[in-house]
Amino acid sequence: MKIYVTKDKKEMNQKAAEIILERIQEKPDMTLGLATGGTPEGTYDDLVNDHQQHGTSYQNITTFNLDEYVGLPSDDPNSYLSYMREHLFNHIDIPPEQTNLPNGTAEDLEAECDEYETRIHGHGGVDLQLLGIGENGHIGFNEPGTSFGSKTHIVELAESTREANARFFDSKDDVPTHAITMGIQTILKAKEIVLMISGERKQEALLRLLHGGVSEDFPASALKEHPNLTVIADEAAIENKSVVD
Ligand SMILES: O=P(O)(O)OC[C@H]1O[C@](O)(CO)[C@@H](O)[C@@H]1O
Repeated sequence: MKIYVTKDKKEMNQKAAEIILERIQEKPDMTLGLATGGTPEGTYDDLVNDHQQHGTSYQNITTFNLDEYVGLPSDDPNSYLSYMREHLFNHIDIPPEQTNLPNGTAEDLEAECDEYETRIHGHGGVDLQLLGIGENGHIGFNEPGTSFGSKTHIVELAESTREANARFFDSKDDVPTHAITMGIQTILKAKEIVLMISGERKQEALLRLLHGGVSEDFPASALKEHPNLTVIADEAAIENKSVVD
């Protein structure tokens, strides 16, 4: 596990963007696993600025997103597809058919999960998976108690997760109760993982990730066994210096 500590969220996002751009240089047809939420927004801004200023091409890049809410029309402003269009896809030259998210309005959600999982691995898997982390240690929408062997599946969102995400909705009642998410095994199959952790609210999660055991009640602990994990944490996420020593 490599750990970078940055002075603030901006620097954390820049570091993650730097790593992604290095990988795109090395492999212009790479497959990127993408996350949503507040944490990666700055990284997507940096990738867009780099594309506009330096012309990094996404023509041969493929993306797979971690998760999508169930029941939100894809054009709903709070769908993760809308988030990705707003923060990244509409501002770079990636062909839309090379971007992939689970379809949260599929007739048969179970079949959708199986198809998404097959599509990821049929494509050759994810080269670099970008991740955030929930306060309760969830990764994607894999809540505490999710099996480390889980594949893409439907989850019922924990109340704490719905509360944390309510800030993006008009009211908490508008937050969907279920989502489709890559499973923990799906995530662990990525060749490389970059996990960003920012802010005081994530101090407990960072502490537990670095110093806690590996247990299914803390989904992010599954990452400790990954051979190529980079954690980028800003100082606000670090309770005190000893956390990262
Ligand atoms: O980056 P945020 O907004 O703190 O969200 C943390 C995590 O929670 C989720 O948004 C799921 O609720 C994940 O996609 C994200 O990595």
